[in-house]
Amino acid sequence: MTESVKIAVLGGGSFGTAVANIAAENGYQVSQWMRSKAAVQEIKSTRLNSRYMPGYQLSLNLLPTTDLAEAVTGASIVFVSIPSKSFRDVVARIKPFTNAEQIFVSTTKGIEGESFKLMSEIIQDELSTDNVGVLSGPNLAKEIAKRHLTASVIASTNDEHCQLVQKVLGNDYFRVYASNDTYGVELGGALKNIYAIISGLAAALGLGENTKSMLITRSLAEMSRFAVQLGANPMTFLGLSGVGDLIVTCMSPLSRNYRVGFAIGEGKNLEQAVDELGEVAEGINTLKIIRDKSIEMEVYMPLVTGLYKVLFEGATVKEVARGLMLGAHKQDVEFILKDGTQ
Ligand SMILES: NC(=O)C1=CN([C@@H]2O[C@H](COP(=O)(O)OP(=O)(O)OC[C@H]3O[C@@H](n4cnc5c(N)ncnc54)[C@H](OP(=O)(O)O)[C@@H]3O)[C@@H](O)[C@H]2O)C=CC1
Ligand SMILES: O=C(CO)COP(=O)(O)O
Repeated sequence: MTESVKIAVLGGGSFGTAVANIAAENGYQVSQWMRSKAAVQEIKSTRLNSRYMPGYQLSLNLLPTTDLAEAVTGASIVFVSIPSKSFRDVVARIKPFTNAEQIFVSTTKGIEGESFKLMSEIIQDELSTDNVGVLSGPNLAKEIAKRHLTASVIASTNDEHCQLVQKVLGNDYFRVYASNDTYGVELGGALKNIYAIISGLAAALGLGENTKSMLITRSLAEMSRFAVQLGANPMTFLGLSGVGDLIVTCMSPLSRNYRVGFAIGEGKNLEQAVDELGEVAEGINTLKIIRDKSIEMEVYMPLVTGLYKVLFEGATVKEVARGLMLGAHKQDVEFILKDGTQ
């Protein structure tokens, strides 16, 4: 066992399990909290989490539990991998078991609707702590399970906290970079899910590689433009948690958001597409939130607006695509300008 550092992971889904197992394989004692007793039992007896990560053999250092107090008490780092809709609820419940030295790291790529808060801000609200970080990047859980070489970003304003997370998670297949732009890293992770839905839709419609490339590049322009208006550093969007995550999520059928878009492109309605998935696709909720926010902030986001029209207002992809292609002529790379309106 590596030192006596204890790690906690909240969430028994795909990414929570991937993060928990990386740290466990690195020799740390990892307490993974999940609400399903059956899943805890399965991991204890077979070392598998077959619903979310079939075939992924889990380290003996990973200790699953349904007891929040047991998971959180005494952990040096608490990773939170709970979908955004339930994130605040779960974080509020751990408060009695926390202490002032603990570091809390969100891995969740979503936004809270009514408050427009990111998950690290929810942790700050609920736990009254500044020991907060964000882990984000091109990190498909099922590829991590196969030990495909992967890189991620730990973002925090505290360099020592970044270094600790780099040490706990870094190994020969998982490399962790550090960033001080917590807001930009976290916002990028949430925004790219919207564009993955669009890319999945385009793929199902048989659109070509030129189209995919145009969509990804214009998505990067759009998400950077929005984030800069909110105070994020545009350079962050050229890193792993920005363009890196955008590329993987827009290109891979392993992405749940891409799969939702693909199913819609095949003619299914949104409800069918989400039901079939059986896992979280944060992009649907994020789309509604960002569409409203872009109107409020008067930020030009034609891809967000177009997808919203297709999913919620009955527009056809053809109509929306025609509008995008025939819009006023624009400059190419002015997307990071604060007043850019392309
Ligand atoms: N999967 C991936 O490749 C990556 C995912 N992420 C992000 O990580 C976050 C979590 O995703 P992921 O693990 O993949 O999601 P999954 O859909 O795979 O799993 C969600 C997990 O959260 C649990 N959960 C949901 N609601 C609650 C609740 N109210 N209380 C307790 N547990 C709850 C589920 O439990 P139950 O099974 O009991 O319903 C399940 O264990 C998302 O924001 C995602 O964007 C980030 C990087 C990569
Ligand atoms: O964030 C991810 C990869 O970095 C996973 O994306 P999905 O939630 O679309 O599966």
